Amino acid sequence: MNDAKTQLEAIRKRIDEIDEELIKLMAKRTNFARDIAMLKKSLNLPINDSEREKEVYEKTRKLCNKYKFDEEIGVKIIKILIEHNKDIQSKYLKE
Ligand SMILES: O=C(O)C(=O)C[C@]1(C(=O)O)C=C[C@@H](O)C=C1
Repeated sequence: MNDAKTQLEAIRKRIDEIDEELIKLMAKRTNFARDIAMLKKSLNLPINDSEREKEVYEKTRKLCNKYKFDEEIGVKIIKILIEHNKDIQSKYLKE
């Protein structure tokens, strides 16, 4: 019993470490939003770039297959990050 408990605790510790890496990477990805907003403004480009989003989703699906991760879940997560990125960009440009 104690061995199973020890193993569960070890897995949870590893999950905690991975969750921290995930948050760190999502923050890194999101931190580009303001720079992108400024560059798009100087290039007179709209915040929304559907062609680029299509590329991102296609790349996401390929990576999900490569790493045997549920494609639909992967796309949902990336969609949240993209929408968040656009929110930050539009709020920044309104400042
Ligand atoms: O690459 C861009 O143009 C971005 O603004 C980044 C990003 C993304 O989060 O991947 C967000 C919004 C765009 O519609 C396309 C992609």
